[in-house]
Amino acid sequence: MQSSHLLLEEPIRMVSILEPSKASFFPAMTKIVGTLGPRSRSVDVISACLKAGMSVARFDFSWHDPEYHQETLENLKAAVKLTKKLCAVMLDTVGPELQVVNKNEKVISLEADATVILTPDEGQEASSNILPINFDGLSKAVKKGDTIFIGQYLFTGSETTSVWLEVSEVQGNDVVCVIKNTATLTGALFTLHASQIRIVLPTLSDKDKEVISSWGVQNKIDFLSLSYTRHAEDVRHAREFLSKLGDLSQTQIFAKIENIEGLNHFDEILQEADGIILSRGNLGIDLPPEKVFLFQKAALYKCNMAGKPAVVTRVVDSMTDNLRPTRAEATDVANAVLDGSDAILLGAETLRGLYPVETISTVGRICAEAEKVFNQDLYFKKTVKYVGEPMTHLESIASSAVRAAIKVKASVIICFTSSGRAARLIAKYRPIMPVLSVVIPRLKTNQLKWTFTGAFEARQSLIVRGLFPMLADPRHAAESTSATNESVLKVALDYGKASGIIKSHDRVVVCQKVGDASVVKIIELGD
Ligand SMILES: Nc1ncnc2c1ncn2[C@@H]1O[C@H](COP(=O)(O)OP(=O)(O)O)[C@@H](O)[C@H]1O
Ligand SMILES: C=C(OP(=O)(O)O)C(=O)O
Ligand SMILES: [K+]
Ligand SMILES: [Mg+2]
Repeated sequence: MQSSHLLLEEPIRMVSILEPSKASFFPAMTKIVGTLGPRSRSVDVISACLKAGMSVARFDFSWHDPEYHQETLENLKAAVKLTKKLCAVMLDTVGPELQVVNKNEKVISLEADATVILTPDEGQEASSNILPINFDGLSKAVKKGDTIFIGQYLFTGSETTSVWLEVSEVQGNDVVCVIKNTATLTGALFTLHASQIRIVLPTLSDKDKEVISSWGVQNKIDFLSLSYTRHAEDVRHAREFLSKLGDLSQTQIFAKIENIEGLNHFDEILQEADGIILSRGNLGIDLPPEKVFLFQKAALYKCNMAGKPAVVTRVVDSMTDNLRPTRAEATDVANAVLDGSDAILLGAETLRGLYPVETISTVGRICAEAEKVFNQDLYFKKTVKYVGEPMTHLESIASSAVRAAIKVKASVIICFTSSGRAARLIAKYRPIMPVLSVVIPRLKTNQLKWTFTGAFEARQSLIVRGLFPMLADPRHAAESTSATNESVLKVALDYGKASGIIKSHDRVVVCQKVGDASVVKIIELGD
């Protein structure tokens, strides 16, 4: 794809760093999840977000009501039609999130060394002296000396917009705290974080269940972002819940790791989940700062080796109010890509930030640059070694397809799939060229009616690094002959050509089944 491949492990000529990068059709192989909200809900803005590279829209139910999100989603659908860019839908649960409720949105000034009471009595009005919270178990969970952190959704930890409290006394259901820093809280909702305590609340709250079975079912959500996943059991429970909701049995579950309890059970959670969200906002508060990078690297490695998509959050907070990220943030985005993340999740930046579209394109450009210096060769060897022998047939085919594509400098890999499994396995080996995953619909029945599969599988690849889905015409159903396969391949090639990723005389690697055999074909195109 790129002519001069730079590797960080080799000396780089400094001037080459400044060479402009070639424009490519795909903004980046790394995917961008955008949280939609007040600043990103018109058809115009969403269309611009899609064009800038957002491929998954996150609807965070910690904010607003289902009607509000439905309006936004209708606009997203219109934008998808308009731009012809696919976009998957992610429902993010509230989960066991502790919140300070400030119904009247009064500005709350908190002075260092003064005291403030946290009370479960939600009837009270929030003020400098008393903060009502949505949880009546706090007084039982904390003890004198514990620290509590309160900030607006997507707080930065900035000294003036978030506040540290120290528990000085428990009085019945109330918790009396000493304020550690002077701060001014503005807005309707603040997250409350008590370090390293166990919150006895279910991971899927009743409100979450209600929203999933109504809004989720109505909109056939592609992903459930399971906030505060703490145990593998949380994922199993959510899966069981989804399995009874018709189409949602196909919804993928992304476990959000946002506290130490989730970190401790990471391995088991990864086994159960379809993907992981490294929720660095909350986890970053629970962890000592010097440990955050290590969690990120260790977790991404495990996700990569398991072949499950990993999403990194909270990369460019400062872009909520600024057109340019800080140098630390810009470097952080690139490092997330080098560490192996599949996608970057934007929260406040797109939800209530001033520059949602610019944020997406800036992050996309940084990702694309980092991908160019990603040491694919080293990564490939590491992955093959980790998988060991004997490999499953499909994994062997997938890794061979990636190797062949690199050896012959193919411009794209085309992978036929129905379940999405083969395409995901190819992506696991992190090819440097895009993978066109041609999803062939399968006819299925639930006793009542016959329908085609494929739509979920196609959209779910929109969160996997390097995968670009194309849903084949249902007339090319999976139980097809090699003749129809040839015609689907032609459609895929035409699509690649029309979109500019395939040119005349390019080589293309194709992964498909011929008869009973899975094969890797290398084809060279004519004019
Ligand atoms: N409809 C199809 N036509 C041709 N080859 C296919 C088709 N579906 C899957 N394959 C190929 O079959 C192999 C198994 O892939 P996998 O994704 O596990 O298939 P499925 O989705 O049918 O379970 C891969 O080599 C894949 O490229
Ligand atoms: C994305 C995060 O969580 P939230 O759902 O609160 O935005 C986070 O904690 O990084
Ligand atoms: K949430
Ligand atoms: Mg969070």
